[in-house]
Amino acid sequence: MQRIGVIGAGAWGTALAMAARRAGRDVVLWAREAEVVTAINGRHENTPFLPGVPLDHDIRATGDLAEAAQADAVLLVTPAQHIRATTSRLKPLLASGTPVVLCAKGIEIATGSLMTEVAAGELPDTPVAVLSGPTFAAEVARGLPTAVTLACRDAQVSQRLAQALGSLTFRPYASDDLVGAEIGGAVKNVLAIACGIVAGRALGDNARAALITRGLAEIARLGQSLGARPETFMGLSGLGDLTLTCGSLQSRNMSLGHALGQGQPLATILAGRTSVAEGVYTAEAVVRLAARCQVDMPICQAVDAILNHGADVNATIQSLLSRPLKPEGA
Ligand SMILES: NC(=O)c1ccc[n+]([C@@H]2O[C@H](COP(=O)([O-])OP(=O)(O)OC[C@H]3O[C@@H](n4cnc5c(N)ncnc54)[C@H](O)[C@@H]3O)[C@@H](O)[C@H]2O)c1
Ligand SMILES: O=P(O)(O)OC[C@H](O)CO
Repeated sequence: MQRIGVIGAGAWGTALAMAARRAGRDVVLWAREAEVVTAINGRHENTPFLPGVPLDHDIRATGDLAEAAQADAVLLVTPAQHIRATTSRLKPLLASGTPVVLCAKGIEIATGSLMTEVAAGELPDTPVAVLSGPTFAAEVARGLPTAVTLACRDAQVSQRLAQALGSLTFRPYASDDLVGAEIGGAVKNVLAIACGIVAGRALGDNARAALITRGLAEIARLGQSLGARPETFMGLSGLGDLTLTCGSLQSRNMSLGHALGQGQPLATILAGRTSVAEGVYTAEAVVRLAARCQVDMPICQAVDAILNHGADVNATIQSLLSRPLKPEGA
């Protein structure tokens, strides 16, 4: 797998392009915006989405999806709510058997589909993998040590992808639990908003640690109801990503929650941002999925109530604190 096509030149697609270059691959990066193509090819920086990070001069940005699709493997890195449209455009351009790595972290609101379900619908004969884990894009782009879960049903494809992307500072750990990897990556964004709210209300690190712990139980309950393995949630795409995202205002989701906790209206927060906070869209999808799976996810339900139903932050926190106590594992 020498040629890697990266579809989506936001912070994460740009960072993965850098990781693939460090692994010695030839990289073509598709950007939706002409100004991103110009900035990357001309100034070797993705100024709109990853400013201040010098990029490898051999990364070729393009606005031509067909050019990026002519690869030995494709990394799909557009935001979750746009994955279906992007895969639909990609379908006629992909050579048969080209593996597609799903790198978005979210659940499709319109259908409640996981990213692998969207890919199965749009690219039925394509081998897919899920890449997820504790990965702030700026740190990956700068070559700081990072480890990820690379989940794929086909062990050979998984090994080839790990060899294609792995380097001293980017370590893909193989898994075959795609659902577990996806649920961890998607739900942690909702929980990060909750942790941001707790931090914004200055409720303390004890409260945030309790929220992370009870949130991990929610992730595991939902994931196992969908067939995921419990041990996946103790791995990089579960505990690893949850603790990263719930512990740093580098997280767009945590920083959005922090602003909510400080009393800023959601519309005001979103208006001031160009980057995506996937938890804003995933919260509703998680609550719907949990209802279908008959899984109790009070923290995610609380975030959805605040984001989408006008619930008061203080009243919601009080309501969570008033819930009956359960045994530790429940
Ligand atoms: N940024 C990170 O640190 C990071 C790390 C791991 C995973 N991810 C995930 O990667 C995915 C992409 O996020 P990001 O951080 O790279 O994005 P970003 O916030 O850096 O940029 C937003 C991206 O959304 C794209 N976009 C906006 N409207 C669109 C539309 N209508 N159709 C198609 N694309 C559209 C833009 O072109 C841009 O590429 C998300 O699911 C995110 O959770 C992000
Ligand atoms: O900035 P966030 O909250 O989207 O988090 C980025 C990555 O998903 C962290 O693993």
